[in-house]
Amino acid sequence: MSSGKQEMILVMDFGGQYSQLIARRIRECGVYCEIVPFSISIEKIRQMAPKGIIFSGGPSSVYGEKAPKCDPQVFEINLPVLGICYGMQLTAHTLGGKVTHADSREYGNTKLVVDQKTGVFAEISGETQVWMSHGDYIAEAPAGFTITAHTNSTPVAAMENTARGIFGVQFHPEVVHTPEGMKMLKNFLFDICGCKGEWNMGSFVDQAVAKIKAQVGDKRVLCALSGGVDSSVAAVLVHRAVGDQLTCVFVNHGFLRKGEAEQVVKTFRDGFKMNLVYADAVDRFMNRLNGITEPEQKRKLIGEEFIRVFEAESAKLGQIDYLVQGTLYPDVIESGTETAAVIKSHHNVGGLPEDMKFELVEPLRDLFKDEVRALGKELGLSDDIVYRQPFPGPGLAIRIIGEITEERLEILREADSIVYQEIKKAGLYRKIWQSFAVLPAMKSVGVMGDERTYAYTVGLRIVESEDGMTADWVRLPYEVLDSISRRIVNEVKGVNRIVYDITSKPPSTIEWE
Ligand SMILES: Nc1ncnc2c1ncn2[C@@H]1O[C@H](COP(=O)(O)OP(=O)(O)OP(=O)(O)O)[C@@H](O)[C@H]1O
Ligand SMILES: O=c1[nH]c(=O)c2[nH+]cn([C@@H]3O[C@H](COP(=O)(O)O)[C@@H](O)[C@H]3O)c2[nH]1
Ligand SMILES: NC(=O)CC[C@H](N)C(=O)O
Ligand SMILES: [Mg+2]
Repeated sequence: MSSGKQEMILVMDFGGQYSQLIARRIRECGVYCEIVPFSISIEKIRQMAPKGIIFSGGPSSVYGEKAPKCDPQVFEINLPVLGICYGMQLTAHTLGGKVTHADSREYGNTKLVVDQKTGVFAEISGETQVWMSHGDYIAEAPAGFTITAHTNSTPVAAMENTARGIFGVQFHPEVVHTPEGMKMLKNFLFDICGCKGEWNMGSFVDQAVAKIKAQVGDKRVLCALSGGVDSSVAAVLVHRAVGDQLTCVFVNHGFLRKGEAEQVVKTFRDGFKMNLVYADAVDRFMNRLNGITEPEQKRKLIGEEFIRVFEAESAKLGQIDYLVQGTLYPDVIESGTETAAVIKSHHNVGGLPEDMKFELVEPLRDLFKDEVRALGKELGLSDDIVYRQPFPGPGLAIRIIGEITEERLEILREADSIVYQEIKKAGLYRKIWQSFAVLPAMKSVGVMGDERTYAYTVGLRIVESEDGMTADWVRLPYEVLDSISRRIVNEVKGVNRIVYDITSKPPSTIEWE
């Protein structure tokens, strides 16, 4: 994506949980950023011509046998380097310092004492809170380095060699729990690397369009369009790049919300004037999921069935080789990577069948939801689309615990529609990340009109979040909870009890399956 001319920072990935978060913070500072594997060659770095390099954290220990190590020449090419956590330990190890295992791990909020307010610490408080997550520590900094900060248990919590432009911090400046972290990153970007910070979403559009053109040339492209934020933004971006070579396919798998199919078709066919195919696959999906109760199996079957529908539509259109998806970074990391664990297989990543022939076009794969929303605004999408709450591709199928039946779908669809209406009415829709109903598919006893009932329980899941990676339940006003509860029990036949989910993510997840 790099043009070579614009200012850019490289994040070298050593397998850290927060590598993307580092990249995202840098973009927030107005500097373009790319993540590259730690094994990148010096020649490739020279070609990319970054203004500086950041080493991410990582689960390994530098003295371990299989520890990921970059080419040590990286310290000799006159580029500023900032090592974070493992990245700093590797810097110390490579340049002759000493890294050893600590007796006690340092984890979470920690008080940092800044010994020298230079380099990344320019204008930082003398004592500042930072987020730590390490079991190794630097016992001796390499020759030529100054120790710039320490904590109670870490003697070298930060170090620098200003003459060589090499800096290291043991803590994580990229997480929100390090309140002055952004200031430190800015010090590195602007004062040390000399960046100007002129990158913005407009520049992202230009780069993404160029990249899509280079990937697909004059070939035709299919876009998996759900009408949600991500695929809408992806579709508009690809449309900008290749115009009428693009055909969007919207799949009705039968697990959509009330009125959703009609609304998506209306918005995109009439409003956007895009080629849109409406694929009615309700029977296919219902047949495929008949009797399936295990959540990962549901997700994988749905992921596969989506691709089969796209293949069938592509064949009708005369064979298309490229498939656009609105995949975001959290979909990728939660589906599991070489270094990260599988949390759940998102249908569009971990749920893809192995024999899929499409080449994927995923322009949003490195971004987080709020960045995609900013991009959507940049592309001129309406607020109705940009601020739509996320809706998972597998839809209501993963909000019915256990077997999916017509009856359960109908109950959930009606209940969910009431949640939507009441949240809208209370003026809360946009303030909330997601608000929806789930059907745990358990029944309990009630009494209605002096008669015994034995009917379903509906769960309410209403959460706030910045990027879907972590979330907390919303302290909804009692009156709103009350009207949702009353309306569902009164209006949806087969329900006699409402419960409110009051767990955060982690330890729960947002969806129930
Ligand atoms: N019903 C559908 N028809 C076609 N493609 C779909 C459908 N549902 C999901 N997809 C594809 O799967 C991708 C991932 O779904 P996901 O729900 O994460 O994104 P989205 O629907 O675009 O945005 P949002 O997160 O706001 O709902 C979508 O970007 C889209 O490419
Ligand atoms: O397109 C999707 N395909 C999926 O398989 C999927 N699973 C979860 N989600 C959405 O991702 C966010 C995080 O959800 P969880 O906390 O349940 O993992 C929430 O916003 C979820 O709605 C999905 N989206
Ligand atoms: N978060 C990290 O980068 C950890 C680095 C190293 N594995 C340690 O435990 O010290
Ligand atoms: Mg969606």
